[in-house]
Amino acid sequence: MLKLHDVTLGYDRHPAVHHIDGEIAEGALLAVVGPNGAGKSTLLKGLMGALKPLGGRIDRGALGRRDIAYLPQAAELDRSFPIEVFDLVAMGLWRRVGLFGGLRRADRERVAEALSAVGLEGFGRRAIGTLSGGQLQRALFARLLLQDAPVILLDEPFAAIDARTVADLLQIVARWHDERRTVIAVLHDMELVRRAFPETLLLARRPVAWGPTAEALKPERLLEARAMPEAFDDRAPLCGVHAA
Ligand SMILES: Nc1ncnc2c1ncn2[C@@H]1O[C@H](COP(=O)(O)OP(=O)(O)OP(=O)(O)O)[C@@H](O)[C@H]1O
Repeated sequence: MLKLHDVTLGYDRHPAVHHIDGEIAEGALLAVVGPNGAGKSTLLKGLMGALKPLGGRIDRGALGRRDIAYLPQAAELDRSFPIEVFDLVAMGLWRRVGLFGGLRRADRERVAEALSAVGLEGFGRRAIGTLSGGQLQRALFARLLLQDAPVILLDEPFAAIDARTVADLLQIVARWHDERRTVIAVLHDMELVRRAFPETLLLARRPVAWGPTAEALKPERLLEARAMPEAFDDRAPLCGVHAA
């Protein structure tokens, strides 16, 4: 469903991650793991179309931009923005309602149901800036529920979230998987990946392993990934294969 043909992604023409070749099948539940700076977030941005490949090609088949829902890293969100939880979650409906369309009663009910599904009943009128980190993450999952997208990209969805919230949100991920949605999540907790994600892509500026999780996370593979050079060198030469 999502096909990557020798994809290179980066910034200012410098590759951050390259030579990604492979397919993500419809209904896949894929973890993307690797050291800091490995290119995991960059890959998600490429998949959703926010970053154009420097080289290679991403084939999204019949998927349009609106078919791909995206949960950014918590740090990328402006929590000082004066918006209430209800309205944040209702934004998940924009695919159908349109940005300036009014919400009908049925829409309001759907927002309330989504809030209830993530355990946030009664939080609708709270400003997002007053939520705890875990509560905000629940609200963002409620928004994803309403987006109803066939492909869902999650960038570190469980970072700094307590065990109970992780368990609740993982249930939602499992439900999406049962519904044959494609879920791709950047994660750092290897235990959680082994437990809940059948497939893993181990990245270290390039794919080190991609396949069944037990295979991809073998100790020798993890060691290989750890050996990745840490610094992103702005003066590094352009990738040999794709330098134009
Ligand atoms: N907007 C940007 N402009 C320039 N370089 C960037 C930009 N965003 C990321 N990079 C660089 O690209 C490389 C890959 O970054 P990316 O955020 O994809 O890594 P990551 O694997 O998600 O890391 P982490 O686990 O720390 O979140 C890093 O060296 C980073 O400094």
